[in-house]
Amino acid sequence: MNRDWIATARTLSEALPYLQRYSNAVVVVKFGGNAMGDDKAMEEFARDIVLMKQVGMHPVVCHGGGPMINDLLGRLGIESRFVRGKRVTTKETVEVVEMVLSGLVNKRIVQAINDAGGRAVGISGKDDDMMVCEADDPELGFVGRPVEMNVQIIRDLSGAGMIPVIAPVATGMEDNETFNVNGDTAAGAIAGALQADRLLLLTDVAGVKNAAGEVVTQLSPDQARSMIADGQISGGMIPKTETALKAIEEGVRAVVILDGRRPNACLLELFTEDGAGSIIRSTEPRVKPRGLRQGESGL
Ligand SMILES: Nc1ncnc2c1ncn2[C@@H]1O[C@H](COP(=O)(O)OP(=O)(O)O)[C@@H](O)[C@H]1O
Ligand SMILES: CC(=O)N[C@@H](CCC(=O)OP(=O)(O)O)C(=O)O
Repeated sequence: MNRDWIATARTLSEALPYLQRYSNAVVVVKFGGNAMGDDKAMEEFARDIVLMKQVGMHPVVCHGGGPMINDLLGRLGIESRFVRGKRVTTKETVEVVEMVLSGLVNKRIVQAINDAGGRAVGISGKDDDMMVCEADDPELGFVGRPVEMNVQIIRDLSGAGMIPVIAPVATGMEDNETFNVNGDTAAGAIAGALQADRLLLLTDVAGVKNAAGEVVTQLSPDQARSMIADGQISGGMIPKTETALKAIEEGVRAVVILDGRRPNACLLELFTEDGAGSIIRSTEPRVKPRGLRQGESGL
């Protein structure tokens, strides 16, 4: 027998406890623009998501697309400016943000998942008023902070065998404004509202690094907070870590920040003993155990 096949069979066998553990688990995956890479990387990501669905999990994809927005804004002669990792968004910018995220990026991911044999449906926070926002900070303009979540549409799509793919664009509470929501913030709010078992934040670094540049594989919320306070965590990693902390407070079991450019990043995290990246989870004992046992519905 060919050695490769023996290795494949062993890998599948070793994955059994994880497949059982995650049966019915709700896993929100944030696919950052920097993690997207080329068509091959997109294809691999899509295969991971379809495999997760195939083995009985409920993957929900929420994506970013910052570099793609920068690109189109640049071509239109509009400068990109960020404050604490979030884009300063004018009325003019928000139109471009919606075109890029709800159009180009969302449909690219939907198409990749469908090509891999899944049934992806692309929506944004606007659909069914799933995510309603208010202005996050006057300095940022049309950047939204989710204040009301109606995630039944996600449950309905997922329960019917589909894979929701969500663009982080949302409606405002007043005047029907359009808000640009940071992709991490949106994914965290969705994971919190779904009481997800895992939130995976896919980015372009191996995980949260300390001052020496080493990846910290396990972080408590207190450690993460002090790394933001002392500047070890900066830029785009700030909204990511803040999202993780908030999601855990809202009841998400664990949040993992990992390199989405690594082949099979999601599978490595979910189905191997060592996992991947940095895992942040509460040190508090859970009030009510929930979710991961076989036969129990995660939705
Ligand atoms: N402590 C840290 N550990 C890892 N990355 C960090 C840290 N502090 C800042 N960063 C930066 O955060 C970036 C990830 O954020 P961002 O570029 O917004 O990702 P994405 O587009 O995937 O959401 C990394 O590429 C890195 O430059
Ligand atoms: C408010 C805010 O910053 N919104 C982000 C939305 C896209 C995003 O989050 O993209 P990445 O995940 O690829 O960084 C932006 O305009 O770039």
